[in-house]
Amino acid sequence: MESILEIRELRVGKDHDGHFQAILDNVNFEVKQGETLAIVGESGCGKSMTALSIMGLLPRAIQIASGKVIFGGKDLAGLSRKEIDQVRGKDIAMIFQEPMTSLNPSFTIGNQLSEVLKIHTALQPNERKERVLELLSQVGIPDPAGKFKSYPHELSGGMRQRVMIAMALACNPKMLIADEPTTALDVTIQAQVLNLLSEIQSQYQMAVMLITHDLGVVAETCQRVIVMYAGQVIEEASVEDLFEQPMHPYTIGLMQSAPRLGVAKEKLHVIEGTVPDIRDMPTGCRFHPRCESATDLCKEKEPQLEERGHGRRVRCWHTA
Ligand SMILES: Nc1ncnc2c1ncn2[C@@H]1O[C@H](COP(=O)(O)OP(=O)(O)OP(=O)(O)O)[C@@H](O)[C@H]1O
Repeated sequence: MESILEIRELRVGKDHDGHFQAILDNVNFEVKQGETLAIVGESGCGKSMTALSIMGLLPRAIQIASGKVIFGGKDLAGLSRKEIDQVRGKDIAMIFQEPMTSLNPSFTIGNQLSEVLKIHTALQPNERKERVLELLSQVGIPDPAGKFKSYPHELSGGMRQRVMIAMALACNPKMLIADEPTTALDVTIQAQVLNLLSEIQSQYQMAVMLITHDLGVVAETCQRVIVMYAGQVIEEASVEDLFEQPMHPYTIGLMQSAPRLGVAKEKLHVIEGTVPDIRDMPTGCRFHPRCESATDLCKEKEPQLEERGHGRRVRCWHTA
């Protein structure tokens, strides 16, 4: 399958007293056309920063120091803010964990959706209204005409996330980035929103990059997985391979700390310690202070992300 997005040697970070502190360190991966790719890892591993780098939405103090973000043959990392504005929202759209941070509380739902269409399409006002109603019904919002006139706070969290998905779909993007889109929702609503994303993904033949810490969500909705740790990709595999045989000790730890369906009240494994701070990265393998299999080599020398066949890559000295 052809790739739609290629991230090459991406280094992102900030300046601290004249020293560069890397938040993302040589991140490499691709998203293939029409697939759902999961990015997983504990909080602080760099998942959101990866997404924000692609979208050109990094916080002010944080910059892309080197590397490429190639989308549709263009390097987005080299575009001006104005140029990236044309890609963002049109060719690549993003939805966030908390829809209220992206929706403006003072404008109606209809108004905000129409505005996206006004910016990115040549539709006339009456055509825009029709398209907004069509989008609202497509994402399963009952009574689209009524909701058109509603303000964000008048909707439930699940409905607001549906509005965000409608907004993301407004311009038929080629790729959707969803950053923990269901974390803030009740479990039953989570499942509905995930089902909606899957339906839309196959209907629109879009690529989806799903950022999540929930391995259950990965197993149900994704085809491939990128595991991140401390700003690096440490494992990449198909969902089947990863669940059948996780290779990196960190991935194994993540699997063991995920609750399993039907196994009541089992004692969950905990990966001791925490993700290192960017100001204090361990030498050698970044995971070694938390790894039960670490040896002197792991403390001294940094492993590279190496091909292991069958589209799999692992960054570990001790997995063959
Ligand atoms: N605005 C910011 N300014 C400086 N550093 C930041 C900022 N936001 C995040 N970071 C740092 O960047 C690193 C990666 O954070 P990021 O938000 O990408 O992690 P994440 O894996 O998405 O975590 P989460 O699941 O909590 O969103 C962390 O070390 C964090 O401290």
